[in-house]
Amino acid sequence: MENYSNIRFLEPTMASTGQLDTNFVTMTRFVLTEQRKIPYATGELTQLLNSILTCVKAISSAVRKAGMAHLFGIAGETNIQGEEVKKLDVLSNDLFINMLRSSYTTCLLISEENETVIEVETDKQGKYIVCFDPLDGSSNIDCLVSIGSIFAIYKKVTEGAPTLQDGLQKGKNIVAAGYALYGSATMVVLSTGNGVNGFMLDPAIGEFVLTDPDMRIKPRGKIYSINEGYASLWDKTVTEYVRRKKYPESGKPYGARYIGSMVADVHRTIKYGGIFMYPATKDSPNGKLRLLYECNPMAYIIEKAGGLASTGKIPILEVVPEKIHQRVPIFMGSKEDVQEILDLYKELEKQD
Ligand SMILES: O=P(O)(O)OC[C@H]1O[C@](O)(COP(=O)(O)O)[C@@H](O)[C@@H]1O
Ligand SMILES: [Mg+2]
Ligand SMILES: [Mg+2]
Repeated sequence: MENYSNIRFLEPTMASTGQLDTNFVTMTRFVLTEQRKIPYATGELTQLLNSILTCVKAISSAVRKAGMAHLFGIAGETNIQGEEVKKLDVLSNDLFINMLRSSYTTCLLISEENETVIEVETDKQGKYIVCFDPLDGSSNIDCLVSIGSIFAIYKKVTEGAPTLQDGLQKGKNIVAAGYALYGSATMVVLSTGNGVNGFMLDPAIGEFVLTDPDMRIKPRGKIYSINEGYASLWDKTVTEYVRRKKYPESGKPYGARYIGSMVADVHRTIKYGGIFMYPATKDSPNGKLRLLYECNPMAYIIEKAGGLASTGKIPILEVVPEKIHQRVPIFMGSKEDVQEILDLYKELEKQD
């Protein structure tokens, strides 16, 4: 990694003196530097990531105004001016599709919001496939709780026109993945395979600036995160694991946190450590979260930050996708916390 130690990371433009820092690291600068290390790199990935950043900036701006839109007419309905207010998730999806299509770097797009794959027009095709959840945590929009966007980028593997096979690759083939979090600030967390880095949107200059270089997840945390409302539907391993977190034989119990936006729950897990779970339940044997555009990209980031991500049986990144909207159970976070539930699965299985 380039040595950025002489560069101030926080508040690039708004240093206490009010002076402009003239050497801050934008995400584009960072990615370009990374790309220069790869022989024969064409710059296409930088171009693709730049188009994703454009989407994120536009969504961030829409999210910040969503409270206002609410005053003038609930999203999806008609406002007092008689204009239709586009729902934030529809708007985010349109942005992703339009920006990625016109980036000349992609050939196939898979979105949570589209039933089938989207093939980019032949004259605009490039070598990348992007799987994305344009707006994650959409049930949190109206109450102004943090939401996000998630993406995973793959290279085309077949010759000629893109096929479904190009879109159904294992997570371990990911070339780059990341997420945007629209929280008290807007942040993009990205890995292009070599560590994980966080970039905060500086509204003063409209740029993503490196604020969290080389993010690492603690080996063990003190927080578990799961929707406890479904406790009666869990299997016995999850039930026993959560019981042990609440009533430990020694030491302090874990704290519980659950936002209900995967991006926000996983971001907290990366920053503070611990475990995030969305397990299988009696009525959803594969859990709720989707493999291609929720679990794989987040698992890739977690693993590149030194954590673990598993279905309970195999690593998320080893799951062979069979369909684009496939769901998988997920346990992800600090290595020791995730390993503990994986060991418990094995132990309780033996007893059966
Ligand atoms: O309400 P539940 O069942 O706990 O589900 C919460 C999960 O659902 C999701 O909101 C699904 O994402 P979408 O908003 O993209 O559909 C995740 O972000 C979150 O982890
Ligand atoms: Mg989602
Ligand atoms: Mg979504």
